[in-house]
Amino acid sequence: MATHRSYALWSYCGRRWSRVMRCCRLPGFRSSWPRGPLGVRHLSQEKQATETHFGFETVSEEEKGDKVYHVFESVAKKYDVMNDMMSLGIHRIWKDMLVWKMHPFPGTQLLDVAGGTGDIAFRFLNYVQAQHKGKLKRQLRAQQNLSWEEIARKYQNEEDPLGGSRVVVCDINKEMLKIGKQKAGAQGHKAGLAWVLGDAEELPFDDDKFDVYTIAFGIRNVTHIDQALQEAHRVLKPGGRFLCLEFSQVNNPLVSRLYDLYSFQVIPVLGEVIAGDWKSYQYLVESIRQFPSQEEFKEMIQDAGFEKVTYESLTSGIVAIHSGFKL
Ligand SMILES: COc1cc(O)cc(C/C=C(\C)CC/C=C(\C)CC/C=C(\C)CC/C=C(\C)CC/C=C(\C)CC/C=C(\C)CC/C=C(\C)CC/C=C(\C)CC/C=C(\C)CCC=C(C)C)c1O
Ligand SMILES: C[S@@+](CC[C@H](N)C(=O)[O-])C[C@H]1O[C@@H](n2cnc3c(N)ncnc32)[C@H](O)[C@@H]1O
Repeated sequence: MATHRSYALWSYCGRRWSRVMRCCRLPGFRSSWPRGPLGVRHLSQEKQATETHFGFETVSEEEKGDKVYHVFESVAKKYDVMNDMMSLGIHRIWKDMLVWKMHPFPGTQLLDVAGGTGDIAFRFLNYVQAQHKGKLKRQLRAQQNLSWEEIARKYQNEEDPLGGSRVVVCDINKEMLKIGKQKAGAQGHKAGLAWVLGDAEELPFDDDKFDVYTIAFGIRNVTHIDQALQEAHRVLKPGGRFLCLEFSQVNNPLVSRLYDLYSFQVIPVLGEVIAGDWKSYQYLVESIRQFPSQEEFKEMIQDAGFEKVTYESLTSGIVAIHSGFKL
C-alpha cells in the first residue's frame, strides 16, 4: 500500500514537472518512450532517454525515424491494397467515422497530419462538397417562383463547390505523398487540397492556423508523441479540434485472442505475399502492441493542453477515435 502511495506521489510529481517543462518549452527537452503505466518517464529511464521502440526492437531515436521512413517508402505502392486485404475493407468504415465525427462546418480549414495517400483528405473533400451542394439545393427549394434560367445561373456561378473548406495533407514521406497526389488526380480532387512534406513533431505551419487537426494511423509511428501533440495544439485555432484515429486496446477477451492470432500469424504473411515485405507488416503489428491504451492516450492528449478530451472505441477497441479541443 505504502509502495503504491509513494509510486502514485512520484508519478504525480513527475507529471507536474514534465508539464512545467513543456509549458516553458525548454530547449532540448523531449519526453520520449518508454513510459511508465501513467505515461511518465522513470528515473531509470532517464539514462536511456535517447532510446525508444521500433516495434519490439529497442533502437536509438535517430534510428527509429529512419526505420519508419523506410517502412512507408517500401509499402507506399501497395499501401491501399494491403489495407483493404488486411481489414477486408473495415479501415474504410473507421475513416468514414472519423470524418462523420468531425462533422466539418462550411469553410473548415483542416490539417491532416501523417496523411499519407490522402484517405482522410478525400473523404473530407467529398463530405464538404456534398454538404455544400445540399445547402444550395435547400436554398433553391426555399425560393419560390425562380425561373429555370435563375436556377441554372445559381449552379453555374458556384465558383467554390467546397464552400471555402480546405485541407492540407502533411506527411514526412515523399513516396506516400506521391501516391496520394496520383490518387487525387484519378479521383478528380484538385481544388482545396495541398500536399506538404513535413514532420508531425515540427510542423511547418504558423500558430493558430487550422480549425481541425486529424491524424489517422500516424501517431503510433512518431518518435516523440508528446511533441507531436504539442504541435497539434500550437497550429490549431482557439476552439479548434484534435481528432486521432489509431489502433488501441481490445476490450473483449475472445476478440483479443483471435485478433492476436490474426495479427501475428496472418498479417505478416499477407505483407509478404502482396507487398513482398514481411518486416514492415511485422513492425505494424508490433507497433500496435506498443501504443498506449485508450485511457493512457487520453491522458497524454490532456497533458498537451487539450480540453474536453473523449474517446470512442470501435470494433471492440481494435481502434479508437480520440477527440480534444484547444480552448
Ligand atoms: C507498415 O505500417 C502500415 C501498413 C499499412 O498497410 C497500414 C497501416 C495502418 C493500418 C490501417 C490503415 C488499417 C489496416 C488494418 C489492419 C491492420 C487490420 C485490422 C484488423 C481487422 C479489422 C480484423 C480483426 C480481426 C479479428 C478481430 C479477428 C477475426 C479474425 C479471424 C476470424 C481470422 C482469425 C485468423 C486466424 C485464426 C489465423 C488463420 C486464418 C487464415 C490463414 C485465413 C486468413 C483469414 C482472413 C484473411 C480473415 C480475416 C478476417 C477479418 C478481417 C474479419 C474481421 C472481423 C471482425 C472485425 C470481427 C500501417 O501502419
Ligand atoms: C499508416 S500511414 C497512415 C496514412 C493515412 N493517414 C491513412 O489513414 O491511411 C502512417 C503515415 O504516417 C507517416 N509518418 C510517420 N512518421 C511521421 C512524422 N513524424 N511526421 C509526419 N508523418 C509521419 C508515414 O509516412 C505514413 O504516411
